[in-house]
Amino acid sequence: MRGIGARLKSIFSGNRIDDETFEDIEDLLVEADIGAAAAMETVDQLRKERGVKSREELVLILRNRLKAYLLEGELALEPDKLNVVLVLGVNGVGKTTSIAKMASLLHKEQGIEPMLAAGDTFRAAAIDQLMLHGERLGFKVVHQHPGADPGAVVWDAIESAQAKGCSLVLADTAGRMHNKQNLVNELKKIDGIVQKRKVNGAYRKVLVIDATTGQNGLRQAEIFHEAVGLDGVILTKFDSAAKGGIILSVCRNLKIPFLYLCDGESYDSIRPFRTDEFLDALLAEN
Ligand SMILES: Nc1nc2c(ncn2[C@@H]2O[C@H](COP(=O)(O)OP(=O)(O)OP(=O)(O)O)[C@@H](O)[C@H]2O)c(=O)[nH]1
Repeated sequence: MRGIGARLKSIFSGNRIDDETFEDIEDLLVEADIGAAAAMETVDQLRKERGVKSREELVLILRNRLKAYLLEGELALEPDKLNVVLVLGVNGVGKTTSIAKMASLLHKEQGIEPMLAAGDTFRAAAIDQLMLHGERLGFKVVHQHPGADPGAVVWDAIESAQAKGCSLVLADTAGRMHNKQNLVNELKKIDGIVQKRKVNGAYRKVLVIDATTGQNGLRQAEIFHEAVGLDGVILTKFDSAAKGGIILSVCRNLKIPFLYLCDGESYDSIRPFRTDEFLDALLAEN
């Protein structure tokens, strides 16, 4: 991702701060996907700042304003218990890849042997893809045939994890159905099944958003949050030209924390979301 710092610098050329400066900052923030409402709110706050003399001072105030929106979270799994993470998101955002990355990271950093559940039974290719990741990483994948009941797959995975003393089930889900209502109903059903199992560890519902989809990501988050209630978000394709302002938009509007940033296709291109690192990248002058 390329930061907005160079554009910010050019807005301030001459070091004069006037109405036009604020309008330009607002446009820049909207272009960076932070959303029109958040951009307007931020710039309104900037306008109220008295006695700002330099560009550096204004950028610092802007950074602090943006930081106030951001929420940084953890999966916070419970050790030695059975935890379930349901991974949600529309088609193609990078759900399956993110599951593999998370599995690999949690294994490396916390010694967890996750069990993967191929809950996207809507697409045969999604099952194959998860099985391939499982094979490459050496993790067991619970799966059924395409078209099988995803709730049954997740149920089996929990059962199998309990039997093997495994502490984490990472479950894939479908991102597309015949229509939105079908998808929402299906997700509610899977959620109900996990709730019914009453696992003794944490149960987290995590949404994957693709940075390149811009403000559409906020709409996706609203739909999934309303359907099952989200605990956190993973942003993928941060290696694209997208500025990732969608993070600010989702945090501000839905108060859901971001957990991870993904920036590539390899298993190790995932890292915990950190507000300062994100703001450094967003405001970078490169
Ligand atoms: N550059 C880049 N590509 C990514 C990233 N995450 C995923 N991808 C790619 O995005 C494409 C879609 O990823 P999938 O994991 O198949 O997405 P999905 O959400 O599971 O999609 P479906 O299986 O179609 O539902 C793949 O080509 C991934 O390699 C990322 O952080 N950066």
